[in-house]
Amino acid sequence: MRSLNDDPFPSTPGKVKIDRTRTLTRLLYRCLASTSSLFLWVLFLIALTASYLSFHSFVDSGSRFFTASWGGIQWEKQVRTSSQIRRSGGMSVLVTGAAGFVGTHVSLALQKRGDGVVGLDNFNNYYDPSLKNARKSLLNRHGIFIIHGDLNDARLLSKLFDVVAFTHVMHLAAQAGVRYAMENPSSYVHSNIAGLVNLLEACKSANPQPSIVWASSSSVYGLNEKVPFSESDRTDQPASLYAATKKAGEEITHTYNHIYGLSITGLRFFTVYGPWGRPDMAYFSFTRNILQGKPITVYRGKNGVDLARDFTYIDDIVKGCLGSLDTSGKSTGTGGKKRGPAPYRIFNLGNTSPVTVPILVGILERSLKMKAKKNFVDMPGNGDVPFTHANINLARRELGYKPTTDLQTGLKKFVRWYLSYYGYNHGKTVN
Ligand SMILES: O=C(O)[C@H]1O[C@H](OP(=O)(O)OP(=O)(O)OC[C@H]2O[C@@H](n3ccc(=O)[nH]c3=O)[C@H](O)[C@@H]2O)[C@H](O)[C@@H](O)[C@H]1O
Repeated sequence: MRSLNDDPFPSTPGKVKIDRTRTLTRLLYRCLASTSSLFLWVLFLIALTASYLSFHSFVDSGSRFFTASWGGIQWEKQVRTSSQIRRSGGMSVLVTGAAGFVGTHVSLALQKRGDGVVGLDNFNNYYDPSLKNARKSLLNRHGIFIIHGDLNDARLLSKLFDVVAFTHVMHLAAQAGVRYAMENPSSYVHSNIAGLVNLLEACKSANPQPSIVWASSSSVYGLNEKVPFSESDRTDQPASLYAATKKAGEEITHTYNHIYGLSITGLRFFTVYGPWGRPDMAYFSFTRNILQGKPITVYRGKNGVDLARDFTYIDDIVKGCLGSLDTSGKSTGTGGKKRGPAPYRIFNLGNTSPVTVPILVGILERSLKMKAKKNFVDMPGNGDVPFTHANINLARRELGYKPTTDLQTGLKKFVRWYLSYYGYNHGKTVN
């Protein structure tokens, strides 16, 4: 018996007599059979495509849950709780760079006086992330929630402003360090330019718009030689890419103030130091090396002149930051549109008494009761400036800023913290 699949046609046409009716029926039958199998195939393919697309969209929409630690009901609850204001007339502040040196201290001070604080930090590995994690644990212990995320994540920022009507943003997240800019220039563009613009975009669209206080830098004075440095001095001669990105930040924030009515305060920090500080900075790395018996490199300027910095203690900087938040005035825009002029301010936050690097080393030697092995070398042309010196009259007048900690007192506090955190034998090889 021939099966339905048997070919009714001979390979050589004309050799058999064709039963036309039967053949036509068979043809029709076969046609129907192949159409239905084709139909089944099409159905199968549609189902396959649909399931692929829905899986893809699930992975895509859920990707932030796989790759980032934000989102979800529990997360929103933590953000809201952390942002709650606990004093009358208080503020709810988004602190970027909250696991950084200045960010940690400012967050704690805000929380202590009853303001709501939510932290954001990308925990990058510019320096030992374990120090950032330790700072985070400290903040968590004080009830401050820290989000692990990047300034460049527009969806995260927009979500944050949906969840909380922040009154203020304290923007401290940045790629810091003057000399590292030659090694990794794009990280400065990523954080200090692109990240800043992304944050400002989120702030401009937020309703209500927050007031913004952010960290500029003394480095914007660059090759300026007029001392002490005043806010009105020229800042168009940066000596490093770091300085150039901070200067660009001042121009960019001005634009957002002008177009969208965002209240902006830029703070030019002068070489901030203290407990929980940054391991890449000289006072920190010198301490580590002295304790480990390793040599330190001390740069010298032209003709062997000592370099000097207006080193500023962290507690004084924190007071300047809080004073800036308290006096920032409101942003005026809504729905991304300016409704009137908003404050645009820039302040020096320094100590007004520069100290040379060899004197800094001497103070550390006395605090640690150990001698440093010093190598003096000419300052390499890598972005350093010979000295900094702040005129703080404006901050004193407008913010009530008044630094009270001299370098000797501040370094003693730093050394005490360093020894309690790392111990005396930190990094020493035990024989
Ligand atoms: O105010 C700022 O806006 C900047 O301050 C800080 O920069 P700086 O003032 O350059 O601090 P820091 O590196 O501690 O060097 C201090 C001194 O030690 C000298 N120095 C440094 C390293 C070394 O190995 N040897 C040395 O002599 C060095 O030549 C200098 O004279 C921040 O890092 C920066 O992020 C930014 O915030």
